Amino acid sequence: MATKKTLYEKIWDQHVIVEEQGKPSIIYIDLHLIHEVTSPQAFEGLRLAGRQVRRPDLTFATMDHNVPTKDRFNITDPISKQQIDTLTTNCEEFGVKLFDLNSIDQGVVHVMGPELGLTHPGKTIVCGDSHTSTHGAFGALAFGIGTSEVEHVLATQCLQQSKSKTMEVRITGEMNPGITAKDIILGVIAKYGTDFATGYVIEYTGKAIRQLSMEERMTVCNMSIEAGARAGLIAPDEVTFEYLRGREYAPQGEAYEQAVANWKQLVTDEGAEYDTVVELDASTLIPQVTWGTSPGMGTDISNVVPTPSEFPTDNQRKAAEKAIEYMGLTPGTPMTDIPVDVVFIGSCTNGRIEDLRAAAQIAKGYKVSENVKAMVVPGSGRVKLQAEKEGLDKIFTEAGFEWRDAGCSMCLAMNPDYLLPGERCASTSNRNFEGRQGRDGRTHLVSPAMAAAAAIKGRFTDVRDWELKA
Ligand SMILES: CC(C)[C@H](C(=O)O)[C@@H](O)C(=O)O
Ligand code: SF4
Repeated sequence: MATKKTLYEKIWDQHVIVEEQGKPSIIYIDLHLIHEVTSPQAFEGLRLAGRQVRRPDLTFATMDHNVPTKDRFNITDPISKQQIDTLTTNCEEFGVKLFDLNSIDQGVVHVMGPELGLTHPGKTIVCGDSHTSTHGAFGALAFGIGTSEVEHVLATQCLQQSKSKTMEVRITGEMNPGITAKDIILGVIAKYGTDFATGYVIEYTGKAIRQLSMEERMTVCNMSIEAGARAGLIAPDEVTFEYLRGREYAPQGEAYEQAVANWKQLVTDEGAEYDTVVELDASTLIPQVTWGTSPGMGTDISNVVPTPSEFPTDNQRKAAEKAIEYMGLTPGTPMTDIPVDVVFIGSCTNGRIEDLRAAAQIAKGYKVSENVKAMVVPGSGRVKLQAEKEGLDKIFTEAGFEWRDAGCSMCLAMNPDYLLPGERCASTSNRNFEGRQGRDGRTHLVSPAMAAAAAIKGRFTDVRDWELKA
């Protein structure tokens, strides 16, 4: 009988070109996504070596990090402008398809790829960006690479890579109303820490995962990297196949049916063993909010800011003390008493249409607190268009949210959207490190519904108690 394999091992085996004991392997890359921040030196390297892009047909580019989301063609920062212009020139020169600021498909690279149907089960996908793990939601082996690796993939369509260990993150039970995919992943990281998956590729399994939509699965896989994992995977199923059906770059007609038949093989075999297994019961989850400066420093909305002395290890006590000081919080304060100045709804974690629908549902008929500056930034031009078709933009603007263009925006302070020193933000993004959203800015990670509710109340609030207006 054939050996039983995990999903990761199956994809790995299908892509290994050279495998030698004690050395990294060489694997084939099916899809290479590119953005303006990590590609300029890679293209420059090709140019200096007189090389071409090996497979321009497997390479797709967009601009996201530096794009202003208000007045997008007016890029005043010289470095941002240079990165954007350089990407345009490089894509022209090397024949790479670019979704630029004139394209409806421009957007955060990890929103764009799946939306266009470029992301398929079983593919190996790389991008010079850590949140490439997002694409694992389709059962693709997707991970971030560095700029020199971007150059290597451009030149050869291959990558040196060591095989990872496998970890099953089993999400049992069912989520209660008001709980979202963001709460699952924040809950996992709060429980197990930001490095429990270092050296592993995670496969998320269990009933709660099976019940998620594709967009929710992307939210979970997106933050795998915040648990230290190389990548996160979810085995494809009918939800995946339905999502991909008819998308521009998905196989069409007969080829689609054939692809689905192949994709159905992409599951972990019954009896295959993971190197490690961890579990979380989704039915125990409560809306999550981070209080500190790492995604693992999170807690239930019904809880209080922790007291550092209560942490078990010296390192944790010190880290908590430092984080609480940076965040300007006081131990014992109920999370629902923390006021916010800014609300950011967007990013590759939560900038898709379902996220905007969830936020709009909360915001409908309410007004943003007068002390809060709130913005909604669609993950892509297509998300924006769809939201406008559904009238979500009206709900947001009537409530007092700003309605922006697609880009990374306030997820990271690389464009005109950033926090001022001391400002406190409820953010649907994935990182809350010191200075992440602006120097001395304070970030609390939450779900889109929780962010919208915070915008209206002017402080964190439990969405489970929210009164929806028709
Ligand atoms: C700028 C880019 C390289 C970076 C990443 O790799 O993740 C960014 O997207 C981020 O989220 O911090
Ligand atoms: S939205 Fe944020 S996390 Fe995602 S790619 Fe952009 S900067 Fe990185």
